[in-house]
Amino acid sequence: MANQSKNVEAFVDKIAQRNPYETEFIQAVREVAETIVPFIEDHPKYKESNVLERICEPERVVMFRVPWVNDQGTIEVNRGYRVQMNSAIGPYKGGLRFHPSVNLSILKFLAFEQVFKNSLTTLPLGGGKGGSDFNPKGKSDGEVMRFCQSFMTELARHIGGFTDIPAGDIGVGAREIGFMYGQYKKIKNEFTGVLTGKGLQFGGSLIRTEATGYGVVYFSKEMLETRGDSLEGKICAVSGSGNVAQYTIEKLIELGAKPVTVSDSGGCIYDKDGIDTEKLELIKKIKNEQRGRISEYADQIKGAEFHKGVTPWNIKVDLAYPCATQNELPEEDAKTLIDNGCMGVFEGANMPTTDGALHLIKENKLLFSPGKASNAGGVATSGLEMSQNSQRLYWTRDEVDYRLKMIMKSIHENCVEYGRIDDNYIDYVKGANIAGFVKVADAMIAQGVV
Ligand SMILES: NC(=O)C1=CN([C@@H]2O[C@H](COP(=O)(O)OP(=O)(O)OC[C@H]3O[C@@H](n4cnc5c(N)ncnc54)[C@H](OP(=O)(O)O)[C@@H]3O)[C@@H](O)[C@H]2O)C=CC1
Ligand SMILES: O=C(O)CCC(=O)C(=O)O
Repeated sequence: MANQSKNVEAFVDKIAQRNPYETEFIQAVREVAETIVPFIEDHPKYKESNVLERICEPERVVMFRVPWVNDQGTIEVNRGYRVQMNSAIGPYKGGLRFHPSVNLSILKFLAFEQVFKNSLTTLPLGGGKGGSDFNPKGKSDGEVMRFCQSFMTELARHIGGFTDIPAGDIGVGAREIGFMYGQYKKIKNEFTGVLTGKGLQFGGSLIRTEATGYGVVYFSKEMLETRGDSLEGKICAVSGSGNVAQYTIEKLIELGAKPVTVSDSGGCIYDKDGIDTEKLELIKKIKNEQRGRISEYADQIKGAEFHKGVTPWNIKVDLAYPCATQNELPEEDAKTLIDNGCMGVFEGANMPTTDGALHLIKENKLLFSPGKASNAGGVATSGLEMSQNSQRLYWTRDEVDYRLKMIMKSIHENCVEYGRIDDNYIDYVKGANIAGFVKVADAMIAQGVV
């Protein structure tokens, strides 16, 4: 045991030395190393091929200038990135994030997670991630369009339907994907499925918008069933109020649970009566159409409270779904959730749980799913969008939803296979890491030292 943790520390130290100051990336590597380093010790072929260290180094990182003109006629400059992390099992695939906090460390952690996640989907997808420190908040549609066009003017050189297929993430939704697709098409003079999350009129797939949130709930349902339990009547805390949060709430309502919170970077809404379908429509209107603040919900819904500057984790709930951003659930909040009798934490966001919180949750044997497993429904449905584009076909809503459900079920089975500790506990972090790793590592070994 002591030897194992020494090996983990030695591995993480090496990566940290090569990537100084990349806090989030090192956090993501550590989380993987804690389960993969001991696994490698028992499987020498992975050690001899030094495959984990190779997976930690991006195949390529592109950084570029994104100049654009604001509504006042002033020229602004942002920085654009694409991290092409791993293409062993398929073309690079992963979202683009537009948020002022974006930096190389954040995009490398996201790209690294994406490699394991995409492997878990059962589809032939490599891993990548990109974005910019551009802040779409408060910008006009014209400004967002000019930014997206400038961003794509450079990005177009590095992507392609068989090379790298970006999609949305924080700050990148249907509007931004539309603008970027238009620019790509203009530059390349071709109509290809080079982005996913496209509008339904130009190659998008039904259910892609809903897929990440729906998938998280399908996955949590599978997990509850391992304990003979269900979602029926469960009080749920959901954080965020963007794409993932909205469709997590939608599916929770449909399956009989009672979501009572939503949030944004301004604070948290607590609606003790529960968020129903009608109230969810209001959230969608505030966030997707008016691009407003979640505090406006409390102005319109009787009995709902807005708590400025706080997260939803101090509310007494049965289940927690962090769906906003990385490290939004720290150790002290995990303790509050546990003290309040919470039974499970299911990550909708990427790495929303800090390292300390994760260990506490596992020690207390709560159900816990890492984002790379439970939020994989989004990228999986992007994979289904790519399949439809290649076939020049559109599948029905039911067909895509059925495939999504089957994929989430299969990811769950894989996590159980590699993560079962004993009759009473499944470590889904271990399960997801090993299942994701084995497929990529075997492909890399078969392809030689590349
Ligand atoms: N979209 C997808 O298909 C997938 C997304 N994910 C992950 O899910 C998470 C949410 O993404 P998505 O819903 O698409 O993004 P959106 O941009 O649609 O929504 C993001 C939400 O998170 C909130 N948020 C962002 N930063 C913070 C912060 N520092 N503190 C509190 N709240 C914050 C935003 O609030 P505000 O409006 O105030 O900024 C907003 O409510 C991300 O971690 C993303 O990587 C994972 C898999 C697929
Ligand atoms: O749909 C995709 O390609 C990417 C989704 C994504 O960025 C993610 O899974 O974090």
